[in-house]
Amino acid sequence: MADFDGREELIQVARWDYDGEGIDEAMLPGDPWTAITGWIEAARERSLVADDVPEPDALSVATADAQGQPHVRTVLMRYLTPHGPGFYTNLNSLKGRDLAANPRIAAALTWPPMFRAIRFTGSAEELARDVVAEYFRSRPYGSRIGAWASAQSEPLERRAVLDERTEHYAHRWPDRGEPGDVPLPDFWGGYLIRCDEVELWAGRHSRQHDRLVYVRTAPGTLADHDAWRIERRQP
Ligand SMILES: Cc1cc2nc3c(=O)[nH]c(=O)nc-3n(C[C@H](O)[C@H](O)[C@H](O)COP(=O)(O)O)c2cc1C
Repeated sequence: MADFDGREELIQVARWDYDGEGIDEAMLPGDPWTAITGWIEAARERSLVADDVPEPDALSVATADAQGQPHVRTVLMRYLTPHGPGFYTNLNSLKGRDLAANPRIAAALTWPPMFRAIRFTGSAEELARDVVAEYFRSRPYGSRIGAWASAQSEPLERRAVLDERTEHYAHRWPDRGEPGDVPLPDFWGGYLIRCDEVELWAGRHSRQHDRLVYVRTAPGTLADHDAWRIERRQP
């Protein structure tokens, strides 16, 4: 137990009642793919018309190192197929090193104004190099140079060192306005989350939320009806 007087430490917060629509089992598809893509589309659409979901693809990703120390950070979900959600990053980063030692991973998309969240639990697998290369070529020039300049997660003595490294690589590979003007670094790639569980969480009144979890029962993709059973969990 933490050694403090809880009464003094209580944070005074505005309390919202979550009055989302909830989830009706009868309406829930038998495969997680149809369910999650419906919610993700709804969040992306909302981001276009309202200012309360500015980054619908922000994905919180938890990894743990060989000693079990967890690390969590936010990335962008820039890969989504029936094989799973995924993201791109520096393979030598802290998350990359965690995943090399321990491929177990968890991730969540959270849209508080919609009273909705999706949780993914499973194992990470590196995305194929051709998939990574195609995505890398689609990135803006500055981001492609930035991938070279940053030894992500390593200590940085001063900001100026990063600026110098950026300048160095920009000089080496000038912006010719072509997707291939900056080569793909070997240390840059992506991860696919092969899911064992996919949870849809919907906030309801008085904290009586709906939680419907697709639990894997057999090999198959997220779109495979026969690979999943649905379990309701207590809020
Ligand atoms: C909204 C948002 C999106 C981000 N997207 C990415 C991303 O797609 N890939 C990435 O490597 N880092 C991304 N970052 C930075 C990460 O949160 C993190 O700082 C970085 O990946 C290093 O994490 P690590 O040291 O735990 O490996 C993003 C941060 C935010 C707040």
